[in-house]
Amino acid sequence: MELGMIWVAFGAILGGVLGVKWVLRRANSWVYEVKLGEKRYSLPPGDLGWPLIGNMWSFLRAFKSTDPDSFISSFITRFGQTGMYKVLMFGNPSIIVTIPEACKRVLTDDQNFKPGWPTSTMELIGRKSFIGITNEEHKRLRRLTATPVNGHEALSIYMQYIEDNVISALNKWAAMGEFEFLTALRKLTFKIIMYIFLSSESEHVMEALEREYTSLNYGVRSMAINLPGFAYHKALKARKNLVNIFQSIVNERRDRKKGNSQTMKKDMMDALLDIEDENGRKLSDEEIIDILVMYLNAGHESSAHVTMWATVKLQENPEFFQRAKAEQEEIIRKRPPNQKRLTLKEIREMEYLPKVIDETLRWITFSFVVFREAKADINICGYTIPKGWKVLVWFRSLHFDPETYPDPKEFNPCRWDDYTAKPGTFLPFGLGSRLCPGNDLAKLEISVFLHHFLLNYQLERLNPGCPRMYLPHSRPRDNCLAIVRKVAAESE
Ligand code: HEM
Repeated sequence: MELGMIWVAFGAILGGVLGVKWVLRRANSWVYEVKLGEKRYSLPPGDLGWPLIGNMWSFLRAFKSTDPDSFISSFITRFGQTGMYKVLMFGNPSIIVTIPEACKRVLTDDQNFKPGWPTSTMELIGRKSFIGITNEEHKRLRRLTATPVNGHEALSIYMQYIEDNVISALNKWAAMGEFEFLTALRKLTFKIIMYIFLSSESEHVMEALEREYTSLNYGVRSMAINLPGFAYHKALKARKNLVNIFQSIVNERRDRKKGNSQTMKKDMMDALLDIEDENGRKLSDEEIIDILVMYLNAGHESSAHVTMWATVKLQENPEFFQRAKAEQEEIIRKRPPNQKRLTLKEIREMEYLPKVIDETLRWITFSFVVFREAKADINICGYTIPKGWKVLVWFRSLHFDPETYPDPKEFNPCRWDDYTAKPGTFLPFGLGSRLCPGNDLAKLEISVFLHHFLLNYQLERLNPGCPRMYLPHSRPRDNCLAIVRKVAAESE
C-alpha cells in the first residue's frame, strides 16, 4: 500500500513536471504567434525555445562547443532542410535564413527590411551609427565615409602607409620571442584604420582605444546581462571610455578649426566635421562619435582575424604555403630592379593569393550572422516573415553548405581553382546597400601582409592544438601565441 502511494506521488510529480515543461515550451508561441492570426500558419517551422531566453541557451552552448554548426543542424534534424526557421533570439521573435535565395532577398530589399540589430548591440555600437539611423541618412553618410576607404584612388593613398607598417611590425615581432599574434595584428590593423580616420594619434591613445575595443567586442554577441563580471557589463564600460576618448578628440579638432590652424592632412574626422545636409545642418558630436566607434571597430577586428587565420592555415599546409610563396617570388623576379615596393597592379595580378584569402573568408566567416527587421509582412520562399520580426541572415550556413563547398570544414584554397561562387553562396562582406565598405581595404591589408610574410617569415605556434573559440569571432583561445622567425632578408 505504501509502495503504491509512493508510485502515485511519483507519477503526480512527473506528470506535473512534464506539464510545466509542456506549458513553458509553448509559452513563447502563445505570446508571439497567436496574435498573428492566420499568418501564423505560414511561418517557417522552428521553435521559440523557453520563456525569456528563447533559443539563446542552445545557441551559446553550440557556439561555445567545438561544433557551432550543431545549432543550425538541430533545426535541420527536427524540421527538415527548409532553409528558414522561426526562433526567439536576443529577446526577439526572429526568422533565421540559411539559404542563398532567402539571404539575397532579405539583404537586397531595403523597402521591406531595415537593420534589426539587438538593442544590446545598438547600445554598444551607438544609436547614431549605421545600424541605428534611417535609410536616407545612411545613404548620405555612407557615401561620404565609404569613398575614402574604397576604390582605386583611396587605396593608392594608403598603400605605402600600410606597407611601411607591415614591414616594421614583422621586423619587430621577429625580434620579440613569443607573443600573441592575433593581439599584435589587431594593433597593426587598428593603427592603419586610425591613420585613415584620425590621421594619427599618440601610441598611448591608440593602445588605450584598442584595449577598450577588445572589451567592447566581447560584449557584442554575449547575453545582455548588465551585472558586474559579465561580458556585456564590461563592454558597456568600454563604450563609455571610448566615447570619452573620442569626445576629447572631437573637441580638440573643433578648437583647432576655430583657431583656423591648418591640419596637415584632411582625414575622415575633418570630413565628418565639415559635412552639412541640404538645410545646412552639421553632424552633432554624438553622431560623429558613433560613426567613429562603428568604423574603427569594423575596420580592424575583422582584418586582423582574417589575416591571422590566413597565415596560420598557410603555415599548417606546406603545399599551399609553397604555392603562395612561389607566386610572391615570381612578382619580385619580374619587377624592374629600381622598384622596391609592392604596387596595386601587382596585387591585382596575383592569382593564387586571392584564392587563399577567399578560402579564409569562407572558412572563418568572420560575420556569421547579420540582423534585419521586417518593415511589413513579407513572403519569402513560401514562408511569411511577419512585420516587426527580426531576420537573422546566417552566413555560416551558406559558407558551410556541402552542396556548394564539398568537405566544407576543410581549408582548401584549390577549391576556388575552377569555381566561381554562384549568386548568394559567398557573402563574406554581405550584400546590398549595407555591403561592407571596407572590403577592398581589408583585402589590400591582408595581401600586403601575406606578401611580406610569405617571402621572409615563418610562424611557429606555441599551442598548435589550442581550442578554438567562436564568440565573438573565430579565434584560438590563446590568441595565437607564437614566434615569428625571419627566414630571409627583406629585399630593401
Ligand atoms: C575581412 C574583413 C571584413 C569583413 C569580413 C567584413 C564584413 C562585413 C559584413 C558582412 C558587413 C555587412 C553587415 C550587414 O549587412 O549588416 C560589413 C559592414 C561594414 N563594414 Fe566590414 N568587414 C571587413 C572589413 C572592414 C573594414 C576594413 C572596414 C573599415 C573601413 C569595415 C567597415 C564596415 C562598415 C562601416 C560596415 C557597415 C556598412 C553599412 O551598414 O553600410 N569593414 N562588414
